[in-house]
Amino acid sequence: MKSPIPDYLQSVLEKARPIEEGAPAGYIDVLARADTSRLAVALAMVDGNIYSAGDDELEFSMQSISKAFVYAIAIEDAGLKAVLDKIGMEPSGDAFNRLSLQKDSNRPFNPLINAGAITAHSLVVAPDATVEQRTERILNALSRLAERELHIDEEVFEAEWKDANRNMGIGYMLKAAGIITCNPAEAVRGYIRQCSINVTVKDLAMMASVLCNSGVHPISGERIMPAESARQVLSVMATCGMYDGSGEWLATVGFSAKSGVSGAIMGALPGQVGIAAFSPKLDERGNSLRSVDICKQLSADMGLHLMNSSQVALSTVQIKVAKILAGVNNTEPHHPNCDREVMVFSLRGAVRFAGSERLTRALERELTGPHMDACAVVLSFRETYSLNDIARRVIHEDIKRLLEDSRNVVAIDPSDVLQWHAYAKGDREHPVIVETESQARDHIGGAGCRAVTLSEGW
Ligand SMILES: NC(=O)CC[C@H](N)C(=O)O
Repeated sequence: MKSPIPDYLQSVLEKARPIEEGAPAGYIDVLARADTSRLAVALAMVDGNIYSAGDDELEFSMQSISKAFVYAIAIEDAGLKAVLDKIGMEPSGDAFNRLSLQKDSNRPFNPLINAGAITAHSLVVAPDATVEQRTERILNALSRLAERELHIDEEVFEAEWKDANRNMGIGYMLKAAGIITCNPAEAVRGYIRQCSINVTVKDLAMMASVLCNSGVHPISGERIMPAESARQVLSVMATCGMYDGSGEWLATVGFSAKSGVSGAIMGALPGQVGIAAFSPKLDERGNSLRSVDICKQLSADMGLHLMNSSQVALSTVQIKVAKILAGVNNTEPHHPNCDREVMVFSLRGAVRFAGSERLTRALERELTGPHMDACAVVLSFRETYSLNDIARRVIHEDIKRLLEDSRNVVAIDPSDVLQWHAYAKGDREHPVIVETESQARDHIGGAGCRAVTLSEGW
């Protein structure tokens, strides 16, 4: 079978192609001369699979998209606290190249406008590092993300550097405010070099997928940045990544994104997919019109809005009531009066707080109400893909309370998602942990017993 996804991406491009408004960035002459017919899109899944369409081999400079990753590098090199002391996390509501600082703290509003990005750049390696050291550090880190050696487009760099008055103005403002301590012209030169690193849409989608995969590279399996840094970057991208269009972007498109004046947009939907789109013509805010349209289409067609409520929590708990037929094994006759009721609670999927709360509520409801006299409580984690920390804590507490109530608790946990013994070492009481349903039945009813379910099969 041929996957429909590349065909779908091609149709997305064809819908965006007729958009002819806007103009390429005028203030960097190489970008001003860009071929405006160019158009590309790529998706990188968090398991490393990449789809792309259009001019997917075309290289362009990252421009402001580099800011997102250099922020992560600054956090690694200087520490989150030092970075937050110098750079805020609030949307500025202003153009990206505005000479602006927050009133109370004198910090740039966020790391994704130029003032914050130049500051983040100055924190890479060490405050006294040279432009060359910082550039090398950034190129190496970005190359690891892209899984290939990236290069600076010297022509783009020269074009921006020869007329960098506004960014120089920002650099001197930062120096005067005590935010950067190095030579402002050097910080700006390094920042412009970082903006001139060339990538393709496939590179960008893959780089975004690392952020979506909480900092672990989907292909190499290497941890590129701590999960906290990936979350920090995605958060500021969500609130500040599209400059003064960020609020509308989050409400309409709904995934974290960062745009650059070369015409690219990098998007990221945590846990799912990294996205990149490219076409050079920009709106007045500096966002590519066709790339915006591509992201809007992808979000609407594929349900990529971060704020879409997932239905997962609703279907996580399944409750079954089973009867253990007492005395039924190969030899003994059945004694109906001795049949015992067992409550089986199965938990499905990747369970987080909401799923564990549903289990807790179901346990409380069933065991204080209609099935109060159940002789055993079976918790089945056979179809549980994972428990996050909070879900595990809640369920451990549920089990402790069931044991305190003198309940017979059996957990079917073949892949050890509960990690009972790792977490409950000091406890006096433990549930019986088994791997299969028949082991659970044998434990409750005696070897060879049978169970009939009053609800669905067990
Ligand atoms: N929005 C952008 O992509 C801006 C990056 C560009 N290098 C600048 O500083 O002006």
